[in-house]
Amino acid sequence: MEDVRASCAWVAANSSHVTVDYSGIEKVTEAMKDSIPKVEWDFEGIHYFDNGPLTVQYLLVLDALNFCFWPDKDMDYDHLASGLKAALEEDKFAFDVDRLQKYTGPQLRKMLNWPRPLPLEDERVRLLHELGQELERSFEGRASKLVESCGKSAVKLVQLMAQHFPVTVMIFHLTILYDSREFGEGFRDHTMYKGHQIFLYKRAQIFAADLWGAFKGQGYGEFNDVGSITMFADYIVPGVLQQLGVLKYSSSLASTIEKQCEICSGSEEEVELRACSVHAVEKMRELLNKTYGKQVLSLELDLWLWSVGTRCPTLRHHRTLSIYY
Ligand SMILES: Nc1nc2c(c(CN[C@H]3C=C[C@H](O)[C@@H]3O)cn2[C@@H]2O[C@H](COP(=O)(O)O)[C@@H](O)[C@H]2O)c(=O)[nH]1
Repeated sequence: MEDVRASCAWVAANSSHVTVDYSGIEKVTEAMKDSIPKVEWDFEGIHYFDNGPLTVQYLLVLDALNFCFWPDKDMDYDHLASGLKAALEEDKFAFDVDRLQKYTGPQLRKMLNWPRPLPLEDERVRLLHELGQELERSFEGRASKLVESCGKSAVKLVQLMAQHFPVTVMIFHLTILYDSREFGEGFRDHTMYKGHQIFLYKRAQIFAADLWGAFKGQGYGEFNDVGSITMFADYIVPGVLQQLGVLKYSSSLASTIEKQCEICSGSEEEVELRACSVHAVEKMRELLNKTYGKQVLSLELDLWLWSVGTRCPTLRHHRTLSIYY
């Protein structure tokens, strides 16, 4: 995740539309110094948990689909988490890899008990198929095997996920030996910005954090380097950071968000919103540690900020059609 930290710091230093306001960070951390808000993982009580490998399978399916809810004003993350939980409680084979590879849009809708097409439904279906295919090919069909092969390192887990999803398929021809083809981008959440490659890895990192939270840092959730995980660059936390005065937007960006106009995936504005959020949370964490001697993880700050955002009905967030968040 050093690539995430370094590339997001580069964006913050070269940004045109979003500024990280260090005096805002000082104010927020000063207010937090005596008691850093702790938010329990699953504070909503919506996730499946049985303390075993099926929970790992559930979390991986969840995070494969954990993006872009806003196009349907009635849908949010809770529907996905609780819908998948209900599906698994009804049928414990629902996330077996052969099933994952066959789901259709209408079946996924039915599983989530959603009356109309899901936002980016085709992408969700494609990513589920990809997940099933690669789990079958490389991990004996089990997400727990993927986690076991990371040797208690969250960094390694994120690397493995970026390496394996999307699937690289070797296509054999009679005339040439083989041709290697990749489909989609899966968990490879990175982009180009002003000629630099920027890494964010939101869904892969959130999977590691979900394991850590669900298993309380034990068993499948034990990572020796959990502090390497950065915040998860989504569309809620940037809005919260802006409300707190930690991020400042240019007037044109502020008005685009206020008017709820869409922002293109990969545009300077979009990359800056995400990368400056990562950088700002890193600075908050550093300041809490250096100035006030408080040890806190970026993922803990993230969960607090995210829970604030989801409880704020007036929060205006940026709107980007994206499979990454
Ligand atoms: N930064 C950050 N972003 C997060 C989460 C989570 C859920 N984490 C769970 C893990 C344990 C907890 O108990 C949480 O339940 C979802 N998201 C993102 O939010 C957006 C959806 O928002 P809305 O449309 O309002 O539901 C979408 O981009 C989604 O990917 C998080 O923790 N941090």
